[in-house]
Amino acid sequence: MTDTVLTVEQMRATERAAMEAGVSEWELMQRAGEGAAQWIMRVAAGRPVAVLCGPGNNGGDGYVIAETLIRRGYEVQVIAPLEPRSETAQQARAHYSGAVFAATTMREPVVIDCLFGYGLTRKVEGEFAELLEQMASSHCYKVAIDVPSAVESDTGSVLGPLPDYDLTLALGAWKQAHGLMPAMAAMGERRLVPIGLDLSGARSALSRRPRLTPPAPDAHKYRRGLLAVVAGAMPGAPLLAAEAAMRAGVGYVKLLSDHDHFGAPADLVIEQGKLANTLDDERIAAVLVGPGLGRDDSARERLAQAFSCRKPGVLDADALYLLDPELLAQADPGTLCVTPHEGELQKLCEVFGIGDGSKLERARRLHDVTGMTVLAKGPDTVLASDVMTSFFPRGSSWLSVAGTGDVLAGIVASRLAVHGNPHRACEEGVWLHHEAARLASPAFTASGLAHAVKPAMAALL
Ligand SMILES: NC(=O)C1=CN([C@@H]2O[C@H](COP(=O)(O)OP(=O)(O)OC[C@H]3O[C@@H](n4cnc5c(N)ncnc54)[C@H](OP(=O)(O)O)[C@@H]3O)[C@@H](O)[C@H]2O)[C@@H](O)CC1
Ligand SMILES: [K+]
Repeated sequence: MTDTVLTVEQMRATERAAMEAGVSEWELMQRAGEGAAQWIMRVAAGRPVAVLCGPGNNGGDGYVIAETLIRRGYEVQVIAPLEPRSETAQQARAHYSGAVFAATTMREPVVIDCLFGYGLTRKVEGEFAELLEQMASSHCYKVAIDVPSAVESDTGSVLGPLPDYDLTLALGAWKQAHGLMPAMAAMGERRLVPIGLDLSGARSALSRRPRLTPPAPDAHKYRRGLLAVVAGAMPGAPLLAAEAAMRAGVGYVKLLSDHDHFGAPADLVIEQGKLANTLDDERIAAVLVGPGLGRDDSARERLAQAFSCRKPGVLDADALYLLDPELLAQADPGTLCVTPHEGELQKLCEVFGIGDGSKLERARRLHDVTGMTVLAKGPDTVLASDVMTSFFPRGSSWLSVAGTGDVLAGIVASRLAVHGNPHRACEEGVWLHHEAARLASPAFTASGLAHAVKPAMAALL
């Protein structure tokens, strides 16, 4: 799978398996270095190139890249503060026919960072840090090989100077850092250089832009999905979620609310009255509960009633503060999506006895412990389910405004009502949300975002 994401441990195991199957480390390095050089030649377009080489195999890739460029007639300078330590990198160094400088001022318009890859184990200091600082302050075109050298591959955390790269070339498979902040923000365009590894059986991937489908030829409003949005104490948030849901593919949205929604569109059906009665409708395909629900006893009662109809559901906002093992026991967790931001994720982790860890680790544990599909949203969104773990490209930073979470919940619930698949609904939800933000930017409000879900749908059809 070309979108596969591997941890360092999985990467090393996969490379070992390739070697046991008869492909040498040298051959893998050739494939990686030559593949990366193809991309570099496209962006360098004949201009001189500097390659920064570290002591490990990431540096080894650098020597292969440099030699490939020299053979294509490029003017190349390698800067390597230390001689290679690994055997394969030494072999690459020996095959490199150009000059190597221990330290020099880099004046080339294109600079390739091969100081450290997934073998980074500690803070980047001394001459390595100085080179990265020099690169950061230069106006050159910046390429990171595998990962930016100051980035820890499994966590995306930053252990030294981090230039703003134009291009990051992942080797063999994506690493978790390619989908995690703060690393992801500095990577520029991200591309994969395949090196022939067997990636079957992997359980994590970068999410691929989905292709949505129009309604079936024989569709009618119920077959396209009836979504019930359960409102509560506050009228605004569920209305916003319902407005987004109406534009994300579902055939019918009902807002179950006792408020007077004077500004609501005429095409949104609002039902007042006893929730148990309004939810007692076999045609309901999915339920959204949480935005504007409130956190008191009557909100808890409404959440319990939403569970009692045992339909696929999306829980967001206040529902995530109310949820506990006792309430969840009344639901079918395999059909539920939760869409927590960091604060809500922390609350859920406390209640379900999940200890500390990165956002990714906690999202996975929460899924393992509860069985729910967990969409941990934020600048780096991760999705944990029994299908796999998915990472996403970065969305617009304009999404950092009140109400965008309600819009996301509405979109995910709409998609869930359309097809009933929690993982797919969350993936489609994130892509539609990002696309809507792109179309509505800059400085949109949440209601502007909800309206932009319609052109976002058109873009993903
Ligand atoms: N294996 C394969 O088949 C293939 C692997 N490939 C490539 O290999 C890369 C991984 O290679 P790698 O494991 O050699 O690690 P790498 O990232 O080069 O660094 C390790 C070296 O750096 C050192 N070091 C670490 N941190 C440091 C610090 N802060 N400051 C100073 N030194 C530090 C560390 O020293 P040590 O910790 O041992 O003292 C060691 O010497 C991978 O990202 C990809 O590019 C491709 O060619 C495809 C085939
Ligand atoms: K690197």
